[in-house]
Amino acid sequence: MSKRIEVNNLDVYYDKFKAVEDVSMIIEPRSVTAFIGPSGCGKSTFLRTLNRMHEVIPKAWVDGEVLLDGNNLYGPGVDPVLVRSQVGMVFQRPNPFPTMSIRENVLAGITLKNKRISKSEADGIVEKSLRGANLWEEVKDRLDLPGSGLSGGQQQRLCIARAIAVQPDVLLMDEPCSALDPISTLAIEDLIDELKQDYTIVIVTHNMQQAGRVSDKTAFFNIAGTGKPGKLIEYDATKTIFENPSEQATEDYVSGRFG
Ligand SMILES: Nc1ncnc2c1ncn2[C@@H]1O[C@H](COP(=O)(O)OP(=O)(O)OP(=O)(O)O)[C@@H](O)[C@H]1O
Repeated sequence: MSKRIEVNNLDVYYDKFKAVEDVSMIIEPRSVTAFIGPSGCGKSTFLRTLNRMHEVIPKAWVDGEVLLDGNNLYGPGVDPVLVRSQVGMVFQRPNPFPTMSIRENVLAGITLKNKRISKSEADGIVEKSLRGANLWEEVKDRLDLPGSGLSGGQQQRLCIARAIAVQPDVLLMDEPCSALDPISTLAIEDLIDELKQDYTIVIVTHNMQQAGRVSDKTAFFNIAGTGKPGKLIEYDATKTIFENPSEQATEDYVSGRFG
């Protein structure tokens, strides 16, 4: 549970287009790291390379290394499906499987892996995951109703429950609150704060107040112009990035002067 991520000289391409250039960074376990930067600078692209999710996009490829507790995710013979169960992902729009019940949604990652489990084991996983996602009390009496019947914020917490049910080491979140109202957003932010006891968390956010509230460290990415690759400009403690950054571009961005 909760592993260290080390990225060494990572470039990300869509066919011949280099979208992200030469990123190196270390993300410590049991911490929250926020990725911020203007639209198109490659935050989501880079995030997806941390669990090989970019490989579902035709012609997307990487050059470089991503190590999880020292093991290269891109090493020969490493199974991307296994990588994605160690490094879970929560997306911008809550995406519970619409035809599945709340219970089936939580168990979806486990049943996809063809893992046979007993009814009582499944019940335990469902309760533990929903409790972990702060959703249990709200849904415990309707586990067999469709997940799509929940509110947006509840659906996002259901997706978090689904992600943690497979006991990952890392949770990647790509703008997990952008489709949510302020109350649901705060519920997810509180949850992120609790989850960091057990997981390494990386979150892409456009909301600087959110980065300030939830993250221990912040990475600022930027792009020099259209067609140019995104780059990691500065990576430091969140307080330093917001109050005393080293780079002028970071200061301009966090103070709202561009982006
Ligand atoms: N599937 C794709 N195929 C080709 N190019 C892509 C694809 N997805 C993203 N890109 C390009 O890669 C670059 C980085 O995009 P990305 O979505 O990672 O940026 P971002 O910083 O997450 O932006 P935003 O904040 O708007 O979500 C952009 O030039 C984008 O057009």
